[in-house]
Amino acid sequence: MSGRDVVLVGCGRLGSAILEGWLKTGAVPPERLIVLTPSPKPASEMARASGGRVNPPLDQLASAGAVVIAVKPAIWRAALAPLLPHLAPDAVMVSVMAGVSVAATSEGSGGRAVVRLMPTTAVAQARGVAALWTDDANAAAVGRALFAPIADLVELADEADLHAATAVSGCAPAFVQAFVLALAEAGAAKGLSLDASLKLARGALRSAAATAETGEPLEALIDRVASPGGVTRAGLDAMASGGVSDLAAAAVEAAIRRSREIG
Ligand SMILES: NC(=O)C1=CN([C@@H]2O[C@H](COP(=O)(O)OP(=O)(O)OC[C@H]3O[C@@H](n4cnc5c(N)ncnc54)[C@H](OP(=O)(O)O)[C@@H]3O)[C@@H](O)[C@H]2O)C=CC1
Ligand SMILES: O=C(O)[C@@H]1CCC=N1
Repeated sequence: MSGRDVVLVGCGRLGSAILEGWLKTGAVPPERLIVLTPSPKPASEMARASGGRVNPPLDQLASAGAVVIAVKPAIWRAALAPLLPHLAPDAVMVSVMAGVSVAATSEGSGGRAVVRLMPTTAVAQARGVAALWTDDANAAAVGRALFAPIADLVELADEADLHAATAVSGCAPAFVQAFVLALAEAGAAKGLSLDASLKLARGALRSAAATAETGEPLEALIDRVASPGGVTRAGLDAMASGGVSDLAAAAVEAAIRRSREIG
């Protein structure tokens, strides 16, 4: 893939985040970037200003070594169809779509090799995490080259694991943020102004993320905050008896079910 162009199909929430990450890190030099987007987006305009091509004539796709599919699972076939006649037979399809299998993606892209990734939108800050699966060694190398600079990669042993990986990575920032919002609202219900409570809760989220980045086990991090017999332990016990594990399991189960339906 070295030296070949990279096509990004879709510049929505995740496509823009990927593009921002590449521009920030230089993982894909702007002059090698081709962005296909029905409407201009801040990230696509940033790519254009840096020398990337936005919606160029489709014959420019001939030199692409990779095509990142970042559109909704419901429309990917229609989005890809007009591009296929212009792509080299060895262009690797890089799918970040939830639910859509390698076999279906390959079948819908003229039998080309496919790698699937499930990233978080923190790829924009080059601090994402992404699960990766493929059955093709060259496609794996392409997926790593594009995403290792913007995310920690977790390579899965089995494609079926991508459903659970989607729940625990792609979706999970929203699950964590929903919990933090609920904490802030609970603080406000106990007399804090909502502004103050939100600021404290967001700071707690940032603090949790910063300590988690040390790589220490989560149990050790929890123990460092929770003094025996102290205030945190009382809250953690209330969370356990309120079913926090069941709640997490329900969120993961529902996300897996939806991911399977989409596929
Ligand atoms: N959001 C997330 O956190 C994550 C998303 N994903 C996956 O990423 C994919 C995109 O999701 P998300 O970014 O949230 O969705 P968005 O709806 O935000 O983005 C999809 C984009 O596709 C564009 N689009 C529509 N038709 C075409 C076309 N023919 N050619 C090029 N672009 C087109 C739309 O353009 P326009 O805006 O101009 O209509 C839109 O901006 C999904 O498959 C999802 O499963 C995976 C992990 C995380
Ligand atoms: O909600 C979704 O369908 C996508 C997939 C993972 C995160 N966002």
